[in-house]
Amino acid sequence: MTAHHDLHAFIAGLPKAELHVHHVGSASPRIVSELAARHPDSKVPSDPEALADYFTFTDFAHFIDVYLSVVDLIRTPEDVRLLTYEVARDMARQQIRYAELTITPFSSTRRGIDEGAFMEAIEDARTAAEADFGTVLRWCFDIPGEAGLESAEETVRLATTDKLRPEGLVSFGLGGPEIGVPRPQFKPYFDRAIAAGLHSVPHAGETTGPETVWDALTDLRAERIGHGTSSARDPKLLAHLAEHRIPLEVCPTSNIATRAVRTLDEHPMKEFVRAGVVVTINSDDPPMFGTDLNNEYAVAARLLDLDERGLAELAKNAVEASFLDDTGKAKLAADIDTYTSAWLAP
Ligand SMILES: Nc1ncnc2c1ncn2[C@@H]1O[C@H](CCC(=O)c2cccc(C(=O)O)c2)[C@@H](O)[C@H]1O
Ligand SMILES: [Zn+2]
Repeated sequence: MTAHHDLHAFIAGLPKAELHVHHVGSASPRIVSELAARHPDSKVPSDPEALADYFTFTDFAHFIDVYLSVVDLIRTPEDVRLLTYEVARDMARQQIRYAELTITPFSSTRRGIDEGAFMEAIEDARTAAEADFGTVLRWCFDIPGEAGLESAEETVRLATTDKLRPEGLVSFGLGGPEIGVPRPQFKPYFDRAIAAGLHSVPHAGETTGPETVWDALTDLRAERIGHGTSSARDPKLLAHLAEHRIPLEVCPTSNIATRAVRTLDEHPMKEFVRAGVVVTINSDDPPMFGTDLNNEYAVAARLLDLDERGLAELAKNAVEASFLDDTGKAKLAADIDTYTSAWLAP
């Protein structure tokens, strides 16, 4: 057996936390087929081979188009429940013990799903998934920025209205295209979400420059940055992220698939680590990008030249950067250490 093969096996069994992964973007071919069979008028192919083709993107805008066609497959609270529960099953198979799943409730409520039934569906799936698979789910509700301030108002309302706000909700985000969608306009909505006790985790610097990351820090009071890829072009920003221990949610394969970065070898994660920035590894929209979290850790191992201990440290970065409580963090970090020591024992 080669050392390379060993590292893959190590990753597969390593207990992990995932901080940046989208709800709809996690629908595997298996789940998409099931939803497409329920709604045969959809333009999304249900055959897994045709799906691989369908999930090949010319640029970020094309990716968003395809993404929204999968959003169109989710039409009833039962679709929402199925998607969420089955995503947790796929996570558990990869030893993902904890995940903060980014959900865009606006996309579902504007398509006519009842808001209360939507919340009930995700919460029902969350508790069932924890009981059946042992994977703990938490939610990040994100504003689809390109859909305008109406979507921001709706998202913050759903996130902060007592009767609606789901128990698993921990954070508030902002996604979609960044070009032509300046971050500062979302400040009042983030202020309200933060005042209601939610953590701020916007996407920034995925498809625009480092100034967007500064905006996310200054105006949206970001505690972690989704992607933050272009931070590499601004040494002052890297120093700021390192000093204030603002983690980056790095999603390497996503950046290639959406053509935000040209090749994996040009991915700046090494610069982030060198600058002392806390790096976490994530999968973003795994089946759409032909990846999963285990593969993202394998990519990171190659680009950062990590062995088992290095990978365990990376996994613990995600635990530390998560919104788990201290007891949950300590338990998951200890599980990572126990697993790693047992693996490396002679
Ligand atoms: N890599 C990514 N980088 C950024 N975002 C990503 C990524 N992957 C997935 N997303 C998700 O895509 C959504 C975008 C949805 C959107 O733009 C839109 C625009 C107009 C109308 C509607 C609608 O629903 O009617 C939706 C984001 O909110 C985010 O959750
Ligand atoms: Zn994302």
